[in-house]
Amino acid sequence: MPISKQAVEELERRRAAATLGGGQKKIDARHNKGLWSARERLDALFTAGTFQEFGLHAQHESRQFGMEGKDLPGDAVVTGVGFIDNRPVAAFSQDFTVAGGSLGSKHAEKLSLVMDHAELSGVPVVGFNDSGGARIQEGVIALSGYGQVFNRNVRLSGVVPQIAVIAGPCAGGAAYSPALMDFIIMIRGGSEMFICGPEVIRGVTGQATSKDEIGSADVHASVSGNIHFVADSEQDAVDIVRRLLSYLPSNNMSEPPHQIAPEVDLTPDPGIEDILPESGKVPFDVKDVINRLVDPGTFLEVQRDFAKNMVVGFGRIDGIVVGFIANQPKELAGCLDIDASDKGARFIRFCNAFGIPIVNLVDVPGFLPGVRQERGGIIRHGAKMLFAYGATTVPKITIIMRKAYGGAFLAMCSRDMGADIVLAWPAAEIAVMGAEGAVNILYRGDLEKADDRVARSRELADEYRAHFASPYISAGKLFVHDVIMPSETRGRVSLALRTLLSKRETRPPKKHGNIPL
Ligand SMILES: CC(C)(COP(=O)(O)OP(=O)(O)OC[C@H]1O[C@@H](n2cnc3c(N)ncnc32)[C@H](O)[C@@H]1OP(=O)(O)O)[C@@H](O)C(=O)NCCC(=O)NCCSC(=O)CC(=O)O
Repeated sequence: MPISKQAVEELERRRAAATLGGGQKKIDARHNKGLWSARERLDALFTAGTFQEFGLHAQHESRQFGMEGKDLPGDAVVTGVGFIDNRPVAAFSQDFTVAGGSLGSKHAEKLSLVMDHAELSGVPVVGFNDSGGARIQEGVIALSGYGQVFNRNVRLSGVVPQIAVIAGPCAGGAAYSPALMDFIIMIRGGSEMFICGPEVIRGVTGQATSKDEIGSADVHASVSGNIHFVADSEQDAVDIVRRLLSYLPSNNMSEPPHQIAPEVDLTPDPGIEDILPESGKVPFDVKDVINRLVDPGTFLEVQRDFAKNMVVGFGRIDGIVVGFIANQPKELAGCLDIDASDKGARFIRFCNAFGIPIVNLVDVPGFLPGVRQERGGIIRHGAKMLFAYGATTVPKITIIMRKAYGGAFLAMCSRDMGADIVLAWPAAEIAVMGAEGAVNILYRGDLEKADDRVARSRELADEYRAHFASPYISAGKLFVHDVIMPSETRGRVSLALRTLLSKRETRPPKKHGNIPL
């Protein structure tokens, strides 16, 4: 039976009305502020025509506080599944033009529905957050909605990648859904995220502050470490999501999207040696090293502005997706501190959850000394790095570039902590501590008696380096698989990755370990 003209018109009318959300006027007002609508965000994210919407006609059931008869199209959120680069991805986009994107019971149900779909079909979730929080008129029902969403965020963690974009207000309890996801991208200028706003802070503590001071993209990127990327615009945020997804498998049972080059390119790259200063004490930028190891332009740094002494990010080597964990000699001499340990450990665990091999670049003089570090719990935080590596079963390749001292070296994945292959450069110093520190302890008496203390100290330090810190000592004891020229590194890592992609490692069954938090 043909569909009646009336039925067709009704469908078209309902679709058109629901698709406009809070109406053209409100959308225009957003455009005037440089903000996109919820649907424009999804249009930019997905390949045109591939987005299947779930719940376009959803309506709230609230009957109190004047809500009876109020039309809230889609209950303030657009949800569904579409394709990005030929891969399915589930998404939601909160619609600020409808009741400020606030979360009511149907809104939460829509989020739950799309997340359940993502879990069952093993596809990543991307969520645009732009909301005034729990819908005040729905009270505890809205609160329960958050509970349903948080619970699913946790359930999906380690099963499918979850990416949050903060594209507007995201305050109070609402901030905890993104916080439970894997990566957070915040749009500079157009977004804010905090638990208690300035008014509440002033009321409770008397402290005067501003939204910018506690909740801007830049503060979260560089001070709190809550987020992973800052986007300069709506388009930039979408581009970051798409780029990030290009390194990630759809779920924990799929391989990462490697595009393995058929031939290993073993051509040496002498340019990498030019990066290294002659003196081991002069800093260099480890990102210059990473950029020479990866296929050109493929390094995507994560948390660039937080704990800069640790560099983490994704890249491709001969098309193979890898995660880099690198000490940064030009920040705090590459020491591990509380923030760097938190940042590194979380990234290691993400890579492990999704089968992404890890390349560690080591130049670490130790844990950062200091009262703030000790009282702040560097023991607990540094232990996260050890725990993360020790529990990780993906392929791990460690390159010792220069210093690899003491416990900090173990926390950067020594052979004993689970590295499958350890390669050292000729200038590597692998030791229980630095040479100068060691001779001060071992030869205190000798140095006190010396006519030229500085010269004697240097002589003893050179001797210590040659006898205890040389990479050949560690290579002789099999702590290092091979000593290689820096120029050979890319080819050797590519070879190592190819031999390790089939790695399978099982552990004794347990509910889960107890990582120090
Ligand atoms: C998000 C805002 C900063 C945005 O300010 P703007 O000036 O841009 O916009 P606005 O105030 O005109 O809001 C746009 C429309 O959204 C509605 N609106 C906003 N937030 C709402 C909410 N939480 N529940 C119901 N409606 C809400 C407004 O009434 C308005 O409706 P109309 O268009 O009809 O006039 C502000 O709206 C705000 O402070 N909202 C309340 C935030 C909040 O306290 N949330 C906590 C809820 S409790 C919670 O979430 C639990 C927890 O924190 O743990």
